Amino acid sequence: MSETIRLAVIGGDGIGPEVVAEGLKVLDAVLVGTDVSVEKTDVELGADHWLKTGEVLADETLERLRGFDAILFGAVGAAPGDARVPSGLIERDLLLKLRFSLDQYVNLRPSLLPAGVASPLADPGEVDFVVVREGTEGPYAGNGGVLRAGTEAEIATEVSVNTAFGVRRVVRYAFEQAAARPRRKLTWIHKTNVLVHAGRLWKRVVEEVAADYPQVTVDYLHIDAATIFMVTDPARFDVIVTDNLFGDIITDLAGAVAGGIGLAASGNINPDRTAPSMFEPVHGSAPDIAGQGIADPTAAILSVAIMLETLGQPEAGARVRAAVAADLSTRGAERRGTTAVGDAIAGAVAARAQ
Ligand SMILES: NC(=O)c1ccc[n+]([C@@H]2O[C@H](COP(=O)([O-])OP(=O)(O)OC[C@H]3O[C@@H](n4cnc5c(N)ncnc54)[C@H](O)[C@@H]3O)[C@@H](O)[C@H]2O)c1
Ligand SMILES: CC(C)[C@H](C(=O)O)[C@@H](O)C(=O)O
Ligand SMILES: [Mg+2]
Repeated sequence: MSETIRLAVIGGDGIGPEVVAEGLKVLDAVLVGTDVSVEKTDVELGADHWLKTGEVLADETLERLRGFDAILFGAVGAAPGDARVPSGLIERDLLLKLRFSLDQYVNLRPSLLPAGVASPLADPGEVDFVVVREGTEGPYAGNGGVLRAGTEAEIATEVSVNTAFGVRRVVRYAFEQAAARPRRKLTWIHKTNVLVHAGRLWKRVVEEVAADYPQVTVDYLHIDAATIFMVTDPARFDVIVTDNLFGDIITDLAGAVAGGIGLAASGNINPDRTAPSMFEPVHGSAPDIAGQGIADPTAAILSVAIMLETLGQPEAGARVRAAVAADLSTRGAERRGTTAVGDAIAGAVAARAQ
C-alpha cells in the first residue's frame, strides 16, 4: 500500500535551512523506487521570521503543525549578543513551545563514532550509546520569575519541575530502548547529592520501572562524574536517561566525543503519537559559519534517518545510515562544502538502491 508522509519543514535560522536542504535531498533519494512519498510544506519560523513579521509562533501555526505526520527542523536562534533579538525569545517561545505543546517528551540523541571518523577523544567502536533526554519538564518548564528586578535585591528563580508522570514515561521509554539493545544497560544521570527533591523522585521511579526489566543492568552517575566518564571511558555507556538540562549539556559533549557536533542527530519524539514528532540536528544555527556553505549537514541527514525509523520505515532509515557511514569512512582531511556532502550521501543512497 502506498503511503504519503506529510512533512512540515522548518529550516529556521543560520545554517538551519542549509543543512535541512541536504536532509531533504537524501530523503528524496532514499524514497525513489519505494511506495512511500513525501509531501513537503515549508513553514517559516525563527529569529529572522520574527524580525520580518513579528510572529514567534502563532496559535494558528501551531495548530497547523499538529496536522502533519512529522516535522523536520533545522535550527533557530540569533547570534548570541545580537541585540535585536531578546535572549531566549526564539528558543523558549518557539522551539521549546513546539516540544512542549506537541508533547515530545522523549528527546532521543544517539551517539555513534563510525569507522573512519577521527576523534581526539575516542576510537571507533568505543562510542555507541543513546541519550534519552526528558523533553518537557525539568528546569526548562519555565517555572520561575524575578522579584525586585534591576535592584541589588533582585532574586531570580528557575524552578525545576519533575512529575512522577513525566519521569515515569521517559524512564520507561529508556528501559524499552535498553532492553532492545545487545548490552542491555541503562545509566541514569542526575545530581541526587544536591538536587534531593527531584533526585528522590527520579530514584524511586527508576527503581520501580527497573522491576519490570530484570534483564537490564542499571547504573547511576552524578552528572559531573558522567562528564568525566564520557570523555575517559565512553564505552561504559549504552542507554542514558536524564532530565532536560543535564541531557542538553551531556549531548553536546557526546557530540564532540563522537566525531563532532556536525554529526549529532536527534528526534523529539511523541511516542504516544498524539501529535507529530520533530527531528533536528543537536546543533544550533551556528551564526559564525552561516551563509558560507561549509556547515556539515550530516546531523540533519541522520535526523532524517531517525525520522524514517520513527515513522515505521526502518529499511529506508538503515539505507540512509549506511550511506552516511560509507561517506564518513572516506572523509579525509579535505573539507567539503555542505552541498557536496549532501550530494555524496544522496548519491550513495541512490547507488545502494540498485
Ligand atoms: N535546536 C536549535 O535550534 C538550537 C540548538 C542549539 C543552539 N541554538 C541556537 O543557535 C544559536 C547559536 O548557538 P551556539 O553558537 O551556542 O551553538 P551552535 O551549535 O549553533 O554552534 C556551536 C559551534 O559549533 C559549530 N557548528 C554547529 N553546527 C555545525 C555544523 N553542522 N557544521 C559545522 N560546525 C557546526 C558552530 O560553527 C559553532 O562554532 C543560538 O541562538 C542558540 O540559542 C539552537
Ligand atoms: C536552543 C535550546 C532551546 C535547545 C535546548 O536547550 O534544548 C538546544 O540547545 C538543543 O540542544 O536542542
Ligand atoms: Mg543543546
